Amino acid sequence: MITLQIKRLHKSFGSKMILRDLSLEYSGDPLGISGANGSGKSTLLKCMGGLLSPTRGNIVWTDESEPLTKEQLRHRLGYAAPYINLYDELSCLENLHFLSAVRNPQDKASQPVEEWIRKTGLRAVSDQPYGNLSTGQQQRLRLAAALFHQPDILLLDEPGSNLDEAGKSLIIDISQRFQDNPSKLLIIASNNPEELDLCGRIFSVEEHTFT
Ligand SMILES: Nc1ncnc2c1ncn2[C@@H]1O[C@H](COP(=O)(O)OP(=O)(O)OP(=O)(O)O)[C@@H](O)[C@H]1O
Repeated sequence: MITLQIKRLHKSFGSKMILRDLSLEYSGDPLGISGANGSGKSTLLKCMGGLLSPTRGNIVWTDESEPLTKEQLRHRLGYAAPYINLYDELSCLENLHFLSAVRNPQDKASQPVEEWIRKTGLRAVSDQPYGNLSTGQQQRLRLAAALFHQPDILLLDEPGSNLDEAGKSLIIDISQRFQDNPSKLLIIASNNPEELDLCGRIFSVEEHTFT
């Protein structure tokens, strides 16, 4: 079972403190991170995913009580967010093939990237450059890029943004898969109630409380 432990996390940008003395321990059902615009949801997710270093405090991911190293976390983590971009000039398929080549050989669980192009409904545009896709299609490819290596930990920041109904069903499907698999953990940062409804528990980044 994957567990996230955050102890006394502080995160500042210059003199601006965004996260102050935040602690939590969590494993189990998908976890939602809620909070108003600018409250620090993305900052918290970036710290969880190793994109940002805490100013103070620490974040430890464990599997069956064994702490994951940075390298293990990199291989077992998927992360999709509006600020994680792919290569504009590469096609959908080329982007995924590139990521697959960078990730292998450690990621034995990786599924063929073509399968993820199909699952995310991008077959018709698979040869189009990422930069030429619509914002919703780009979001679908970001999801495919976060998922093809079958991560045990999945961090999604506002996953439904710009997605149509079929795209939103994809998010529901993804959350269901994580819900059904106790050895995996999904965390969704969002202020969209529909997305937070997909989560078993919700952590307020403002109140530091679970509901
Ligand atoms: N690199 C940075 N440098 C300076 N300030 C930053 C940086 N990144 C984020 N911030 C500030 O931190 C605060 C929290 O931003 P963050 O993106 O984490 O909020 P959020 O809760 O995800 O917001 P939203 O709901 O609008 O996406 C904001 O005031 C933002 O301006």
